[in-house]
Amino acid sequence: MSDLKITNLYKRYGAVEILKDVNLEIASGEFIVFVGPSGCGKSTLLRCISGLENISSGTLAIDGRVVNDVAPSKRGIAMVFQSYALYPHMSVYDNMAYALKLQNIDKASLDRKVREAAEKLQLTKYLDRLPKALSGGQRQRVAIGRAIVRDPKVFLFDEPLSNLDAALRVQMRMEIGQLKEQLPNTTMIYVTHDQVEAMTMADRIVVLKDGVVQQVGSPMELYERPQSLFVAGFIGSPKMNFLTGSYADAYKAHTVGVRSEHLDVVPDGVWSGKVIYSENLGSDSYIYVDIGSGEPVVVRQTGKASYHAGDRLSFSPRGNLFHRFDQSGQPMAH
Ligand SMILES: Nc1ncnc2c1ncn2[C@@H]1O[C@H](COP(=O)(O)OP(=O)(O)OP(=O)(O)O)[C@@H](O)[C@H]1O
Repeated sequence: MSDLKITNLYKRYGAVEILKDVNLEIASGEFIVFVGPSGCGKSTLLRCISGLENISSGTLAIDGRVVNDVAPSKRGIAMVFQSYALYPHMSVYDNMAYALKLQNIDKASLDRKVREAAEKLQLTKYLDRLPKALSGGQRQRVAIGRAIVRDPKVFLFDEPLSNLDAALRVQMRMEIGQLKEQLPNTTMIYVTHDQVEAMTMADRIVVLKDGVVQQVGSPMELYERPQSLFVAGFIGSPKMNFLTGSYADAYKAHTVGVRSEHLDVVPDGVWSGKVIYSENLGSDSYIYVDIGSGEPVVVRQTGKASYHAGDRLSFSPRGNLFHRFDQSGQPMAH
């Protein structure tokens, strides 16, 4: 059981500020996801937590103890990287046992720990293989196994799935979800730029932009109550539609945001335009409508698209399922 407290954390490289006044409390056993666009500082924040990077100012406390000057290996943290970083000449078993061997742990306990972890990760039948004889997903599981055997208090993942193909990503997402259930006391921090991973795995999401925390909340809080235009546009796929100028007049807002799934095609809708493109995804479809406001508005339809390029369409937000933002991108009350 381990909680983390980050207070007024700054990270600078020379004169460049990468992380700016980060404040965050992470409870024991929580699964936290850091998301944000490329270069926003997610990995840097994770590396500061791990100790691989030093903190320029501010503090990081684990279980109430400030660990700024504690070596990475003494923080009770294990990290899993995007590149699996396995030892190529060692078997799966030896890869997983390596850190324990360095700890002079007795042979029977070492064997038990490795086998337990292998069982959890469905790797038992591969224990004698070399990494090169494994699939990408299996290698990633070994990398996770290597971290599990050390009984870390905090588990850090840096984009662990980004080298895997789409199907495997979905499977590994589920497996990491199961791992979280199996290790309810282990605090997990996971970095991704994939907001689907963030939405599906996190207890709470931390959204970063330019080294500044934008919002922290449960996936549904961020989805339903984004505190800025940036978070509204970042969370959710496809991206939230934003309408400004005369298109937002009916709502007395600078910008109106509506998700594609909250737009209903109706005879006399608030907005109307010409369909420029429709995409069939099987379970639903996305209709791209040019209403003359710049970017096309995306309307989701359940099932197969029944509107096609050239059709005229008018639509409105469903009930109060829209967001109003003022000129500075801050949300306005309904
Ligand atoms: N050693 C370094 N020296 C100088 N700048 C660095 C260093 N490491 C990272 N940066 C810069 O810090 C910023 C944040 O990098 P970081 O890797 O944390 O971003 P990220 O959010 O994880 O991005 P991505 O999703 O692309 O991995 C980037 O602008 C990067 O160029």
